[in-house]
Parts: sequence; C-alpha cells; structure tokens
Amino acid sequence: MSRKKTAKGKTAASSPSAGSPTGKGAGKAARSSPGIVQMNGVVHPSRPSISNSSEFYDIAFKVMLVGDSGVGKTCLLVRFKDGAFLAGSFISTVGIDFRVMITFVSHSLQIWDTAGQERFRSVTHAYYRDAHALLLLYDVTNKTSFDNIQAWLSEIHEYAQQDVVLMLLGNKADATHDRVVKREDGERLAKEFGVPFMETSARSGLNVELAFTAVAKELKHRSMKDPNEKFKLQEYVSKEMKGTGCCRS
Ligand SMILES: Nc1nc2c(ncn2[C@@H]2O[C@H](COP(=O)(O)OP(=O)(O)OP(=O)(O)O)[C@@H](O)[C@H]2O)c(=O)[nH]1
Ligand SMILES: [Mg+2]
Repeated sequence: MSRKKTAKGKTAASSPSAGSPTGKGAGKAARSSPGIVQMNGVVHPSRPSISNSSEFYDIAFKVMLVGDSGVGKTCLLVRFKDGAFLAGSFISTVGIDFRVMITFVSHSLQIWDTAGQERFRSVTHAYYRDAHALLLLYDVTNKTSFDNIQAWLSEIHEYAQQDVVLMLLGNKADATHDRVVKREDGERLAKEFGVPFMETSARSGLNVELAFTAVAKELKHRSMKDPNEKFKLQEYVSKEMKGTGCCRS
C-alpha cells in the first residue's frame, strides 16, 4: 500500500514504459505488454514501483486479473475502463500488462492484466506476492478453463499473500448457446473454496462494474483500522446482484 496525494476520477495508465508502470500516459488501452522487457527471448517483468509513480493517490491497491488464456481478462478490463467490448480477433496478452489506475475518493486500484498462457507463468507468479487482490477468471464456454481453477487456486495459495482478496468470475455469461459450465457449478466451486463468486460478461457488461467495485470496497474496509467495521464481500455481491436482478439469465 502506498500513500500520496489524491486525484479523483478514473485514470487509464496504459502504455507505461518499462520500469515506470504507473507513469502517466492516459489513453486508449493498447493490447501490447509494455510492462515487460524482452531481452534475448527472456521476459523480465518491470516491478510495480508505486512509490515512483507520477499518479496521485492516497492508498493504491494492486489488483491482478488471472486465469487461463482466452477467458476474457483483457476484454473485462477494457470493458471496465472504456465501457466497450473489445471485438475482433483474439490477441493474447504477453507477460504482464499494466492497464488502469482507478481512483476512488481516498484510494486507488492499480489493475494489472496478465497473460494466461503457461509460458508466462513464472512472470505472473513474480507479481502475485505484492498483489492485494486477484480476480480469477474462467470462461463459461470452456470447461478446461473451469477445471483449471483448482490449479490456479493452488498457485495463488503458493505465491500470493495469505490475506489476498480473491474473487472467482465466470466470464462470457452472454454466450448462452456455447455455455458448458453452469452457474451452479461455479457457485459450488466457489463455496467449496470459500471464495466470492459471480458471473460476468465483457461483451454485455454484466457485473463488470460490480466485480471491481466489490473488490475496491473490500480492500478499503480491510485497510481501515476499526475491526468492528467488517465488510462481507460475498454478501455485498449477492445483495447488489439481487437488487438489479442482473445475473439471472
Ligand atoms: N462472448 C464473449 N466473448 C468474450 C468475452 N470476453 C472475451 N471474449 C472473447 O474471448 C477472446 C479472448 O479474450 P481476451 O480478453 O483477449 O482473453 P485473455 O484472458 O486476456 O487471454 P490471454 O491474454 O491470452 O490470457 C476474444 O476473442 C474475446 O472477444 C465475453 O464476455 N463474451
Ligand atoms: Mg489478455
């Protein structure tokens, strides 16, 4: 966690130069991976150096999107940032891609998109350690991505902080004809591992805002000193979803 002066509003931080991932450079999200440097075929992550940032914030929480390649991590983040679906051919993320700095009244989320491909796993592991929250995605149209969630949870258990805020997201909920993973299966798995869960769609926007807002609220509450001020992430999510009736298809 880092503290600096606050600037309000949603700020994109795409295309930062290597070594200064939080540098200014607001603009449209690029699908490249400026957060890494490649030398002799070796991929080196540029460490998130919040203290060197030129962005302004009181408290910055690092949030990472993880999950198999193709589950929709990049699209989810672009939907959240730009409110649009990134249509077109699938361009797989390479390594780590710092995308967005979201600023709330007194805290910020620094959101990192990661590559789902196996060959970048060691790079993403290196970033887990200082992540405050992880959004773990599977694709409801891809059974393998769902089956791999247990392996992802083991990795998270091994590499992330013990108290990391974790949320399971079943993405592509809009793709009703191609769906192979039922919502109940996602709910069951999440319950088994004690992780909050919701289905999302980067295409339709279903629950995208809610996923990030819920994580932000949880992080904010955890950072508060008053132990009586407990925030229940799953309860909040369930309540918000009931309110809108948004995820019952
Ligand atoms: N129908 C539907 N398609 C989606 C959704 N989200 C992503 N896609 C499609 O799924 C494909 C992969 O999306 P990406 O966001 O690039 O996947 P990713 O998880 O970032 O993949 P890696 O970068 O390789 O880890 C693209 O063709 C998207 O158009 C969604 O909510 N609904
Ligand atoms: Mg991607």
